[in-house]
Amino acid sequence: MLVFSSLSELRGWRAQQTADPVALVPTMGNLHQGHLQLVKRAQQATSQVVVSIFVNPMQFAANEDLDRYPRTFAEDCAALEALGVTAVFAPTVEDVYPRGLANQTSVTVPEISDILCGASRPGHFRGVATIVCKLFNMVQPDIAVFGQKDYQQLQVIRLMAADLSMSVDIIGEPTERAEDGLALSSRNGYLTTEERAKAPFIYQLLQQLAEQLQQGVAPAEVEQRGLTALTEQGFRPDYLSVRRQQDLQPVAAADTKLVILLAAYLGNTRLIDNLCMQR
Ligand SMILES: Nc1ncnc2c1ncn2[C@@H]1O[C@H](COP(=O)(O)OP(=O)(O)OP(=O)(O)O)[C@@H](O)[C@H]1O
Ligand SMILES: CC(C)(CO)[C@@H](O)C(=O)[O-]
Ligand code: BAL
Repeated sequence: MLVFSSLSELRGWRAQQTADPVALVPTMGNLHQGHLQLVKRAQQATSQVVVSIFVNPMQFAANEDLDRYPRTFAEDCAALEALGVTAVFAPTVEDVYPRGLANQTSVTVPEISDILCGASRPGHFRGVATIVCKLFNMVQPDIAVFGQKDYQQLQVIRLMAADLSMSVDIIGEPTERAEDGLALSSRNGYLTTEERAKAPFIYQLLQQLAEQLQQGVAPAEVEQRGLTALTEQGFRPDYLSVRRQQDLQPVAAADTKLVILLAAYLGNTRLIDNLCMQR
């Protein structure tokens, strides 16, 4: 497995890849089975798979967990090597943002970036869109794979790619879950034993709410019930919302493809999850 820690090394390799398509799986490291599932999906599409590992400071607000975000580079490389990944790209912050962040040119995907997670994490999706755009420019992938666990992020990236006429095929992979239903996430590692035991309630709730939507309960009522249930179970909900899958706008009567999205704190840890359903 090749390991590139600078852009020039990556570019030298990329220039030689003219035969097979190149797939990119962007990550922030601390890899779990969810990430590895994305890698396997990429490997189904092509033999040339690059995994990027970069904890992107531009998508973290000042009060967030940039400094304590788990960094496990050696273990990540071992897991990727075992899967037969072609290359890891792990640039430094200086390589990615040589002029610093204050005057960085950025990519904003309007409207969708300001709702749901974007409302409570101002600037987050500008940071995500900018780094993903930069990674696309650096790696020049034909295919890029992202997880549906970060559903809003996936839609932001799809819109960015379409709006800016990027020639990258964006693939969304279903959420990988622990046996008890909790969506795998690097931030699950922040949970205490007690919190970890409570966390699977999120997915149970999403399933119950999807059933209620199917039975004809109105989205606003479902949202209210969900928020109440989360609070009763000791979570601090940030939002719980029923939206249309395509653009995450509020549900109109004719919409059939819906997604229930939520973010909630358990202690100090902010967890997100979602469930797509058809009514
Ligand atoms: N459980 C999962 N199933 C499928 N894809 C996932 C899962 N968790 C993360 N991903 C995807 O992996 C990619 C990299 O995500 P990231 O490195 O932020 O991992 P994470 O576990 O989501 O971390 P965090 O706790 O910061 O949200 C993203 O496309 C994300 O959607
Ligand atoms: C897509 C991403 C790697 C961009 O930093 C990040 O937001 C993530 O890990 O989901
Ligand atoms: N998995 C999304 C990246 C973030 O929360 O910053």
